[in-house]
Amino acid sequence: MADNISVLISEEELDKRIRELGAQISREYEGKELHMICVLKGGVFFMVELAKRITVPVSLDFMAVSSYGSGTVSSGSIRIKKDLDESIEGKDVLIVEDIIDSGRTLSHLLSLLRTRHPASIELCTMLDKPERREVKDVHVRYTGFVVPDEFVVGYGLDYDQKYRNLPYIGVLKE
Ligand SMILES: O=P(O)(O)OC[C@H]1O[C@H](OP(=O)(O)OP(=O)(O)O)[C@H](O)[C@@H]1O
Ligand SMILES: Nc1nc2[nH]cnc2c(=O)[nH]1
Repeated sequence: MADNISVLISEEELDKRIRELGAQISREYEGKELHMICVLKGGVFFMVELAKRITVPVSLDFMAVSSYGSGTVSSGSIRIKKDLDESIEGKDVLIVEDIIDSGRTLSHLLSLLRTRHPASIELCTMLDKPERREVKDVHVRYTGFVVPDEFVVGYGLDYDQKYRNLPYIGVLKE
């Protein structure tokens, strides 16, 4: 384990919760196909593990949106760095994120993707930091864990591009 990091959510807890979410999503989308959209880069680790636990047919696409740069506080501005490869028209879409903080990223993404006429669109986030929410119109259907207002790293989440590969969620020690 990295010396400067304290564990907030262990690998075992993450694994258990992702299995539960996978089972729930599989039940709720029974008889349908699910089009999962991962928000890069942080969402990749969670999306891969979650997709493995879903039993309905799944297709995947990726989108890159920038909001933070190298700092730890939202700049409030969002830019699409990579758009989807495929149309989402008529598809049951699940947006998969690593974390919702201010909610600006997802609010912006949702309004954009709704204009493309998916059959349905829902959100799944590994972590939710509700204390920091600035945007009220983001309804999250599936949440892994609610976390306190601390800057977390690991399992896809970075600090200046580092720590994404930690298999647990941790908090940087001062
Ligand atoms: O709710 P918000 O305040 O908008 O914050 C959430 C967003 O911030 C992080 O992305 P980041 O911009 O750090 O990109 P990354 O996944 O490539 O690290 C995270 O992956 C979300 O996309
Ligand atoms: N790594 C990381 N990225 C974030 N983006 C929004 N909140 C966070 C956080 O707590 N950690």
